[in-house]
Amino acid sequence: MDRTALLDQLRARLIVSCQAYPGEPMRDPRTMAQVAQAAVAGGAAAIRAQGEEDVRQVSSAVDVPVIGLIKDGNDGVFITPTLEHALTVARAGAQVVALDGTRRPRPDGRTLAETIAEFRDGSDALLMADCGSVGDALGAVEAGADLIGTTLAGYTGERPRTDGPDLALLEDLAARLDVPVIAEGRIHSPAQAAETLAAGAFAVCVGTAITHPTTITSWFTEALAVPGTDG
Ligand SMILES: CC(=O)N[C@H](C=O)[C@@H](O)[C@H](O)[C@H](O)COP(=O)(O)O
Repeated sequence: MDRTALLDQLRARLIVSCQAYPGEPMRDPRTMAQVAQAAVAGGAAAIRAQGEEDVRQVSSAVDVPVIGLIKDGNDGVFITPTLEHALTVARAGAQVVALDGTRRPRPDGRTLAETIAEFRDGSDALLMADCGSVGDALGAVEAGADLIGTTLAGYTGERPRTDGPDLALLEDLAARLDVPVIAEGRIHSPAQAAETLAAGAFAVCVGTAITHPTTITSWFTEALAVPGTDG
């Protein structure tokens, strides 16, 4: 699929991130592929999936574009941190590879620009730079990213961790950038998803609020907890 066709499929649409974390009951590529199918049945225009085997199985299970990533660790640069990870994700079938788009040093010593340039030699997949600030996004556009995500806003120390999506960042990015900006991170309701489009997002990616039952359940149990008791 070429870049224009892929972007046309995503414009103003919902991307659903299907991820289970290490040690969790749903941490199984087959399960994630089924969750992805269920999301597509509900209208998801693309799926975001984590892990080489998840990307492979989700790509075979759905007929919408897959945004793939590999998480390595859980702090610092951990979202598709190296060129090798990015190429692995592309080979597993992702049409878009999401990678860390911050200005922090990367574990393989390459800059983001070097990573993107070398990736282009080995793959036609698009690259989504997961950013945490305006500075990251400007750097990622300069480095050649096809898409910018607000994925890391609130997780790198440069932006506050807002309760909902970081709408101020989105508005700023939408006003400054020609590259499509995907709203991602802490979008917990349909109304918030719509707000991100109004703030200038090109498309919206929702994970936890659709595909992470443990967290969703905890929202309910916490709302039911009676103050001053332990239940
Ligand atoms: C910061 C980080 O590690 N974000 C990850 C990136 O792939 C995922 O854990 C998130 O679930 C995803 O970004 C979607 O966000 P939310 O689950 O808030 O809708």
